[in-house]
Amino acid sequence: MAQDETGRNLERHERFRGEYPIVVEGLTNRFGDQVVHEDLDLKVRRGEILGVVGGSGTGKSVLMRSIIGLQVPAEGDIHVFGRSVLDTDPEEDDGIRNRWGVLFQGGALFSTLTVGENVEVPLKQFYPNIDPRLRHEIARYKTILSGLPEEAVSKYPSELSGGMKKRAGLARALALDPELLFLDEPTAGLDPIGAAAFDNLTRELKETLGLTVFLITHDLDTLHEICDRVAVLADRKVIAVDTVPNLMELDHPWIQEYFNGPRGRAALTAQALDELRRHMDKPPAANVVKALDKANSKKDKA
Ligand SMILES: Nc1ncnc2c1ncn2[C@@H]1O[C@H](COP(=O)(O)OP(=O)(O)OP(=O)(O)O)[C@@H](O)[C@H]1O
Repeated sequence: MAQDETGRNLERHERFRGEYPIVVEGLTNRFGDQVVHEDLDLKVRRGEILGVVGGSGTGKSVLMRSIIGLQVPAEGDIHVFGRSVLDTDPEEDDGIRNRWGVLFQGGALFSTLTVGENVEVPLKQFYPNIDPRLRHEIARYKTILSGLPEEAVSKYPSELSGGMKKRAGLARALALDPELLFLDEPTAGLDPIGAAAFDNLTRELKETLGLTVFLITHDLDTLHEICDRVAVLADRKVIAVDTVPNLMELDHPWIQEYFNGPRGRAALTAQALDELRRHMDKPPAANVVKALDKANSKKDKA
């Protein structure tokens, strides 16, 4: 079972109240001679969207797979909800595994199952005795919650666009009402409008369902728009975890190139404009405009 910060087992209806639902300590992963992680530490705060970035091959997906128990590390320990994932049999321990949902790169949907049937897979696995009518109803609800039309429930993955497949994968990840959501490059391959819509959905779900989100991405807009903090993987470690503005101050060549390069600056400008538009009609912005008008009219009179 998952545990609270004092080591007490949590009942299924209880949510984790500790500060860090994910704690990675001294993680080392190797494939033959290749060392992907070495003595890597990371703590993910409850209720945050943590973006995970790093150059290609720096081990973002391997880190995620280690946390969800699909990759056994050479060294180190990983605690999820206060419990070591290395001590648990991933096939048997329901107490942790049914408290997270995963959207793998590309969606990883079963092509021979409809969207609804895909969403039902984890429900059947973890709650085999659930009434089939209730299971269909939960799958339908999760599909709609993920922003798909109701008709999508009976469609096969081959009948869906790339963006719809991602949403179907998200519906499956949400099937068990998880507290933790893992997203591996959710906006890769989406057009900018589809990517922005997916970002908004992620933010809304985090806020309404109280999720903690571990989000691997290369998408600078996503980092600026929805991530509370960002962890940077380089040199086999997490070299920094901070807000984007704070990371931009750091004097590391990859961080500077990534956030302050032309694409990073374009994303920042887009976010600033977006923010301005969002607040255009709200009091702070309106007050600034009023104050400026007042100051200008005084200047004119003088
Ligand atoms: N099962 C495996 N066997 C051997 N090597 C692996 C395995 N899984 C990952 N690797 C290697 O580990 C390194 C990190 O892979 P990973 O997929 O985590 O990178 P990433 O940071 O997610 O990259 P990208 O941004 O390109 O998706 C790569 O060099 C990869 O080839």
